[in-house]
Amino acid sequence: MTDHATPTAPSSVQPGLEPYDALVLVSFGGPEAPDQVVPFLQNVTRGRGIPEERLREVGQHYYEFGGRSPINDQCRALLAALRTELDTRGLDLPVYWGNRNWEPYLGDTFRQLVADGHRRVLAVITSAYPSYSSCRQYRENLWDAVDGLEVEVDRLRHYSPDPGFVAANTRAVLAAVGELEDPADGGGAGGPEPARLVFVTHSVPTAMAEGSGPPPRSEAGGYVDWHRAVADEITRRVSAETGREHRGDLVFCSRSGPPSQPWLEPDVNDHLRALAAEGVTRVVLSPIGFISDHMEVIYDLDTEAMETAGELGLHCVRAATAGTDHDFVAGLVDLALERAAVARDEPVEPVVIPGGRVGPYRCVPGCCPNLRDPDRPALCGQDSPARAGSLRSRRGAGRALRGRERPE
Ligand SMILES: CC1=C(CCC(=O)O)c2cc3nc(cc4[nH]c(cc5[nH]c(cc1n2)c(C)c5CCC(=O)O)c(CCC(=O)O)c4C)C(CCC(=O)O)=C3C
Ligand SMILES: [Fe+2]
Repeated sequence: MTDHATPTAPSSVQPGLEPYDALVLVSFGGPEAPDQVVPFLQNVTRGRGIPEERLREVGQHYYEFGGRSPINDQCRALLAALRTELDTRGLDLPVYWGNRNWEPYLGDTFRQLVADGHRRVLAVITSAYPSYSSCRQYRENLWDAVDGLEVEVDRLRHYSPDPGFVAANTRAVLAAVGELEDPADGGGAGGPEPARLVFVTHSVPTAMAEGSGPPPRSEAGGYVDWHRAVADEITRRVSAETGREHRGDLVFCSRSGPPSQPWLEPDVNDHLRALAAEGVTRVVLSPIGFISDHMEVIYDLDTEAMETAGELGLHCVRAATAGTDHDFVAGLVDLALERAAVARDEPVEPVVIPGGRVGPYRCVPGCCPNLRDPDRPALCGQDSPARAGSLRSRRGAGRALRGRERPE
């Protein structure tokens, strides 16, 4: 496919990101005022069987922060950082923003960008790992958002193993270790033991975890495997930097389903109790499952887990999330350039951390399945149905199966 490589594109399109004519940041969304909390929660949980009790509890977390989720402001900050990085590289295509569960809604965003003349868009999803909740569900919402519109959407491959994302998190963990090792805190380089690194991500039902990610995957599934790869690499890098043998654990937060349903464990609070019982005194919490300080981070970690740590007498510091760290943002732009080269059928040399995997440019058939509604259509998959009137259906569906678009 060379039609996009010829210089016939509008002058606003820089060669680097051809064939794309716009980027779109795709996020979860969150309420920004108290009267938005209940409608937001209804959007998130419609048909998902979350107990009433849990919903009231989570609503309370939002009210404690003035009814305002931090996530939208973090998206605005990321949009600004992406703009700066794109400008620095002379890439002047526009960056839009749409959410799954709150304004600006993805559907409105896509109607706008199509009205503005865009036809081929690259999505940056604010979730770094494969699983139904963190990947396919976004792709299903993208499918709905483009309904009736003549626009094609591709996405970045999963970026958790990207050197930029891992560098940002490693730096944050080192800073947190530095705080703990401050002799004023009873630690110091000669302290009793190197700080324990506790990596935290969002729990999901084990049934969801097991089918997540492209094969091959462990019994635990790709969601866990991909987190372990990041946790292990950060642990190695931090140990190399401090000259001490840190141990790193992967734990979970924000469980929500009914108690009868198994979710990934251990819960971060239970794990802190186990560590205290083992005699551990110093802990760094690193929320590698979140790219910015979402409600799960500021409530479930900074409020709840910190309270648990306090009761246990643990010295505990929460490491920063990637946020707008320059390495992270530059890594996203590198991945956008890589994805554009793939779309142009040019060779690419993907880079990932040791132990990490190069995710598929289009999700492989059946990965991260929707267990409730297996046939629900989703965009950006090798098994995405052809869309009536879309550019891709006219060019032929065979494109989705080309060799270089298979995983790895
Ligand atoms: C894997 C994962 C991510 C990480 C990937 C990603 O970033 O997408 C994530 C992110 C987020 N989850 C968020 C909020 C919520 N998630 C809920 C419920 C659920 N999450 C799940 C999984 C995940 N969720 C699951 C399996 C459920 C059960 C219901 C279902 O099967 O779908 C509920 C319902 C109440 C509750 O039960 O907690 C809320 C309010 C917010 C916004 C935070 C803010 O406002 O800052 C964000 C970024
Ligand atoms: Fe969630």
